[in-house]
Amino acid sequence: MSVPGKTTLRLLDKADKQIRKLPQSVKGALYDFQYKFRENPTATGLKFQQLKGHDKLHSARVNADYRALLFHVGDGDYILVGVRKRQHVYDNLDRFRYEVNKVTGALEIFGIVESRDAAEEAPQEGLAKPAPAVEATEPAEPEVKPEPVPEPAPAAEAAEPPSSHGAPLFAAYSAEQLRRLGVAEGLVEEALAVRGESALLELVYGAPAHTEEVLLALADGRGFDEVLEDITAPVTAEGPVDPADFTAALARPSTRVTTSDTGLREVLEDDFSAWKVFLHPTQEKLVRRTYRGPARVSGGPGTGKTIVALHRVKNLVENLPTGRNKAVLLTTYNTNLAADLRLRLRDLAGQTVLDRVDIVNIDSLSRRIVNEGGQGGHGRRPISDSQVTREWRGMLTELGEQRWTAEFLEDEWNQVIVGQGIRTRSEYFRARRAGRGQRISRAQRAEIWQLVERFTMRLEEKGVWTYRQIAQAAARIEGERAAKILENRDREARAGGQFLHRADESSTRLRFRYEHVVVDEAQDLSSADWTLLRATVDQGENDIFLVGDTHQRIYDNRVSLGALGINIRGRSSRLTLSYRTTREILGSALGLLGEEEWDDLDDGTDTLSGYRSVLRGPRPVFRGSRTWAAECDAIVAWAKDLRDNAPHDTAPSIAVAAPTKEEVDAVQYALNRGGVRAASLGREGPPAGFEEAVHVGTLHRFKGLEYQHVTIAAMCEGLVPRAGLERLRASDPTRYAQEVQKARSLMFVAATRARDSLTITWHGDPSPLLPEKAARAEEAEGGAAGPAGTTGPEEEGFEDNGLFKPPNALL
Ligand SMILES: Nc1ncnc2c1ncn2[C@@H]1O[C@H](COP(=O)(O)OP(=O)(O)OP(=O)(O)O)[C@@H](O)[C@H]1O
Repeated sequence: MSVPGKTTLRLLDKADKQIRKLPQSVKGALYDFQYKFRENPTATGLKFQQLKGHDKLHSARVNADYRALLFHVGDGDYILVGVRKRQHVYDNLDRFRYEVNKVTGALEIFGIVESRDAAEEAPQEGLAKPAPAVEATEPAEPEVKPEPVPEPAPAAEAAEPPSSHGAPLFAAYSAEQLRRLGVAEGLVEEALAVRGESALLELVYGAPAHTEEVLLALADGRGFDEVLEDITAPVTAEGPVDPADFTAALARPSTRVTTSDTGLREVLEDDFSAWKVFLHPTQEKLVRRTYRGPARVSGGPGTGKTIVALHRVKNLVENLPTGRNKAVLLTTYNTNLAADLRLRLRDLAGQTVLDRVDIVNIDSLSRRIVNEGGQGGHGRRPISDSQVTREWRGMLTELGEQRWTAEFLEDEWNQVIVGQGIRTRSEYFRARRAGRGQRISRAQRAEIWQLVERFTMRLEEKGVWTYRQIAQAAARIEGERAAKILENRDREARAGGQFLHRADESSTRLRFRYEHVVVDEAQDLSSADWTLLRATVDQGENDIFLVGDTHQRIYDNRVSLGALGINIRGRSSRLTLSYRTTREILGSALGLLGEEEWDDLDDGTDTLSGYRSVLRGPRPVFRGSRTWAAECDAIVAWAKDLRDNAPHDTAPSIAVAAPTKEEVDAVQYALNRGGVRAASLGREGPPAGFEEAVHVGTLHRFKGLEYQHVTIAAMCEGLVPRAGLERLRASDPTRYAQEVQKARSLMFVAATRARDSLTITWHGDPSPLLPEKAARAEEAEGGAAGPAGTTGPEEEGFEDNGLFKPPNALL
């Protein structure tokens, strides 16, 4: 790990929050300090010294008032574990511990981060005491360990919160069980004695991250076996653990320190850089692993799938042979998400890495390939999905065709015919229709084929084509190219010599377009898209890496990757720790998914089991109003309140999601009229200049975004799901079920955009997709869901009181 003669300085993850809160001037001094320290830790100005009574702990001078606390791992390796005021360097060091965790093998340093309350009181910028003008006036370094500050006397009985009474929280567990789960040895006894929520939160605040995850999961009611499997097993050390070998421990991904020596600098430069420098061990493994073929990472919202994809791209590029071509494709569904990926990758890896990556959304890639191949549809213009539906309806009306609905035919065409690249009637007769519900006979297939042919001719005559047709054309072009490459390779193997590669007309050597393909939001790509991607990269090591979550599928693309030549069997992993939402929001959002079953992109099922968060916040609010006008008023009041009460004049990020454009326009109008600056979210995000306004958009628009506060409005019966779907219930139950599932996914996506607070509102009767308990409890609170004319405060809501938390939650 350490290079002889070189000093490395990493940052302990738990010290990160404290450092971000330091006054700007101290951060500046720390910035200079880390350079100087790496250069020469013993330079006199740094006053580097071992703390009395602590073999591994040292202090060094950051500026006149502040000292860095440094843990010496061994050789030239150091970890910055805290920054303290000079006179407080020794405070509470009796709680300081370090150990190599016997289960995870991680080097864990804890008890050094000040308590939550102390951290909250950290000096704010501008309040810091000015540094003394003359260095020489600085008092001497603390030479001797001061007397330990006596523990504060326990608060009087009456002042204790009621939750701290009763049995210890983890009374049901033995010390041995906590150890097996990987709770830090030095905290096992303390954990077993802990009573009440605030004491637990205090304990986990400064605890190693793994101990925090385990204890909060147990407190959430997850069983021992579940925690062992979901939280501990993925980070368990692969080989034997030597508790005395700190250097080996530092090299393990389970040790939560900045992944690179420059991570500390990034934290100081950018307050939002945690995702760049602290990967969770399970994320880290996925970034570095070598796969023998296509691999898939799933996981609930906010678990860092995109972050893993970005780090993986960086890692793949860093392992490429030198060159100038764009050897890695990073693709996703939307244009705005592709633009966001570009910004983040540049931020993470810099321009040199970016230069080797083609970042483009999947539709643009198809169009590019089709244009390159000279098959640009002969000037045909792409049309949107809603235009396609209108075209189907128009054609069926003109034909007086009533045997099939426009929706069914459009879906059959998209999913089965275009999706599988079917080009002839006989191919269609043999086509696989898994998951399509309604069975159809051979005679019916013949009817459908005829209608589809008519429809494609109609589009051609109008000079338009759909994005799926473009994807299909691109997949064909790329497929032919791949076949040629393989054929050449085969001939070369038989005949020997490389010249055969040059057998095509252009005499340029034919290659696969990319070395590696990385896909974000994989759940929304169509079969044609996957066929195209398969053909852009050779089969082999690290060829395709995809991340996605089928619970968030909001377009109608259902695929079976195996059938499309992308075999992910045995190479699937799941992320389960949310970095975005609080556990309260997460619990309610899961309640929105109902009891549905979700696929895994490959004929199997996926679950969100183990999905969790260690972040906490207010419980989501569910609120009914009697009228739409009253609901809009309540939304305006909510937004004003958040804006007026934002700390330190910051503009909180606020968003309102609603089912259709009509409600979006109404909410935006109400906000603007109420004096709240609001803008609607377009395909490319908010309009320029409105980044800090309240963003209002249809549920679809929220994919991939993130806000502090979110309201999901108009969650009413008849709107969610659309009343028009009712007729499918009897005529096409499979499709009906798929549409309901999509409506749930849309709500789920919107709910999980919220970082800090979530509100769900409706007027009249609530959507039947809202958990029944929410609506019932709201009625009991005197809200508006009762019979018309009921008196009661319209804007009043209720807090879900943990309705959707696991039934055995201890807190
Ligand atoms: N290791 C990490 N350390 C700190 N923050 C992280 C980490 N991983 C992810 N995050 C943060 O969590 C948030 C969600 O990450 P990301 O967008 O990658 O999740 P996702 O799984 O792709 O979410 P979604 O499925 O909702 O699109 C982001 O703000 C990201 O910066």
